[in-house]
Amino acid sequence: MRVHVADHPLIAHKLTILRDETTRSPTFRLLVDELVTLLAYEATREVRTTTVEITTPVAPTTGTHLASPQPIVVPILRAGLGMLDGMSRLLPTAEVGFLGMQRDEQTFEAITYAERLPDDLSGRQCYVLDPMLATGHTLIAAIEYLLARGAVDVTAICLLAAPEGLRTVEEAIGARGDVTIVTAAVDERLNEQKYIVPGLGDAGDRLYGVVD
Ligand SMILES: O=P(O)(O)OC[C@H]1O[C@H](OP(=O)(O)OP(=O)(O)O)[C@H](O)[C@@H]1O
Ligand SMILES: O=c1cc[nH]c(=O)[nH]1
Ligand SMILES: [Mg+2]
Repeated sequence: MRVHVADHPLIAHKLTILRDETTRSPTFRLLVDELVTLLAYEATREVRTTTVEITTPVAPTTGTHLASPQPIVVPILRAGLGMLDGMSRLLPTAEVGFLGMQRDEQTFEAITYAERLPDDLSGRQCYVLDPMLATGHTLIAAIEYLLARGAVDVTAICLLAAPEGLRTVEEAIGARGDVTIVTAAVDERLNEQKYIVPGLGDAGDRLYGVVD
């Protein structure tokens, strides 16, 4: 498993405003959208391409197109949905599949409550979107789901990751799949409620409001 921490002053600036508890939902959504586009630039470095022959107004030349089949982008509901527009802007021809997952706040296990993805992901590159990698249980469940359907490589784009969660994902997935995690920062630790410290709180609530 590879972990890439995107180290860029614009990412650090936007992330700091995102973390601030006084930042309200409209600004929070805008910043998530901007951050995912910056992270996606890094995360798609190894997207599969093919060469094509085209003619410019001046001369024939060889260029690059995304290879078929196109990658699949998988936002994990609810909070990952806030990252979809920013990702789609960069990869407008990618297919989109959905995984609805919620962390049980007593056991910290991931519960899958919805899925809408092609059954056969053989040979497909998958980009999972979820802003928070805390215990790692949600991401493990998502990666296992995609690998079981034949995905060849999975790149997860997270805004924040906890060191404990990264270790847990590494232990669970190991060499079973080609997995990359791209994140804007690896924070200090998890607290007793398994929230990322310093983190940004509950990403879903900050994007969309508190639900019971
Ligand atoms: O690494 P983990 O410990 O599994 O936690 C991370 C998960 O928790 C949050 O989702 P949440 O369960 O709050 O659902 P929501 O997006 O609907 O708010 C977050 O968006 C991740 O999916
Ligand atoms: O810090 C955390 C941990 C899990 N889910 C969140 O939204 N935030
Ligand atoms: Mg939540």
